Parts: sequence; C-alpha cells; structure tokens
Amino acid sequence: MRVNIENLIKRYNNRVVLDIERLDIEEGKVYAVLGLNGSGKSTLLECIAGLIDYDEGKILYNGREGIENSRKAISMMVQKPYLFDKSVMDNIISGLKFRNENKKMMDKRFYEYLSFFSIDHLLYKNAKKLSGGEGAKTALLRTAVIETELTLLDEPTASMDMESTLQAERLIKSMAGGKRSVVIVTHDIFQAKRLADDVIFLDRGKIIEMGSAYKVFSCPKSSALRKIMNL
Ligand SMILES: Nc1ncnc2c1ncn2[C@@H]1O[C@H](COP(=O)(O)OP(=O)(O)OP(=O)(O)O)[C@@H](O)[C@H]1O
Repeated sequence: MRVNIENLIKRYNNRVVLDIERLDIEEGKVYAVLGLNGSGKSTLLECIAGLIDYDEGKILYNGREGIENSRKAISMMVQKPYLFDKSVMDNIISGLKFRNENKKMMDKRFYEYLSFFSIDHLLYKNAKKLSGGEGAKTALLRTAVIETELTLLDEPTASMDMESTLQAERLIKSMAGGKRSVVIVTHDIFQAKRLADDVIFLDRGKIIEMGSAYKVFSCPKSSALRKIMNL
C-alpha cells in the first residue's frame, strides 16, 4: 500500500508531538522508524493506523484521503498488545475470525505462520499466562496471519530473546513485497540494518533523516543519529 503524508501535525495538550512535512511509504518495502524515547514514533504509527486523530495535514492511502476505505488493508501491533483471555491459538486466529475468513483459510494461514516460531507447546495455553516474549510472538503472529497490505509494528521484538528476534525478523521480511509494506518502530540499530530498505529518523516529532538504510547508516548526517550509532 502507498501512504503519503503531508504537513501532518499532532498535538497533545497544545504541545506539538508530531510535525511531518512529507513522508511517502511505497509498496513492497520495509521501513524502520528510529528515534529517542518520546520522539513521536508510536504517535506516527497510530496516526497512520487511524487509531488516533491528528490536528492538521493529510494522510493519503493509495492516493485517497481518509482511512475508511483502507482500514481493512492495514494492521498494527501496538507496543503493549492486548491478548484475549483465550488460548494462544484462538488469539492468533482472532483477526481472521473477525474478518469472517473460512475455516480452511484460517487453518492454512495459522500453520503457515506458526512455522516461523517454535511455540507449538504453547498453543492451548491461556494467553494471559504467557511470558512477555511469548506474548509478543503470539501478538506478532495474530498480526501476520491477516496478511494486510500495510503492517505497522511498534517494537515487536523488544521482549524477545535473540533467537526469537531473528525468527521474527524472517517473518517480518516475508510481510513485505509486491503491494505489501511494513513500517517497524525499533530502538535496535542492528535490527534496522538487518531489516529495513528505508530508514526514518525522528527527533522531537520531526523527521531529521530519511532515505535508504544503506545511505543513512553509512553516512548519517544528523548529530543525533551519529551519536546513537556511536560515531
Ligand atoms: N495520550 C497521550 N497524551 C498525552 N501525551 C502523549 C500521549 N501519547 C503520547 N504522548 C506524548 O507524545 C510524545 C511522543 O510519544 P510517542 O509515544 O509517540 O513517542 P515514542 O517515540 O514512541 O517513544 P518511546 O521510544 O518511548 O516508545 C511524548 O512526549 C509523549 O509523552
């Protein structure tokens, strides 16, 4: 899905927390959003997902303003995902059920995506009793199985161990291509290097650096990014 953002302003309590002059999300790519705590990364994703209203500007989805026609084509894994008081399996297929997919399709998607992680032993466990990393895998699979054109992921691997993180990254890569794109918020520069085609670096609500991951990481212009990269 193509998303074009123009002059977007979001305020909380009269304070501007997001001020994006222009941002274009193209089809088929993985975008990594980086930035310090409070720089507006989650707010940006929430605006794109239509979870919150913004104060000024435009977001175009495949060239059309307003999310209504595109809502079904977008999914988001929020920073602290809510898991239902049901089994892991039920949680993973809950989005497909909500979308009234047939049983055959649900089974196919479920087993296809399950193979990315080693969580077969957890399938009948109540999701409320999972560890942080197990919950994150469940939430990521729940988002992945719907196969939306645009997937927004807010620090999906923050609580995962290294092996699971690499498994998750393989899954995340598979979610982009053709018309499908992924925007992932991460604090892990190495993850951004492994995953992203393009990088968006936010500082106090503004994009201060953006472009191909290779270009941004090999020659960061802003002192803020250079500092994070230890240059
Ligand atoms: N519901 C809210 N009410 C008031 N202020 C908010 C709200 N949500 C976010 N903010 C503020 O907006 C700013 C941007 O927050 P946001 O969560 O987007 O940052 P972030 O870059 O995702 O941070 P982190 O890396 O800590 O997750 C912060 O200053 C935050 O305090």
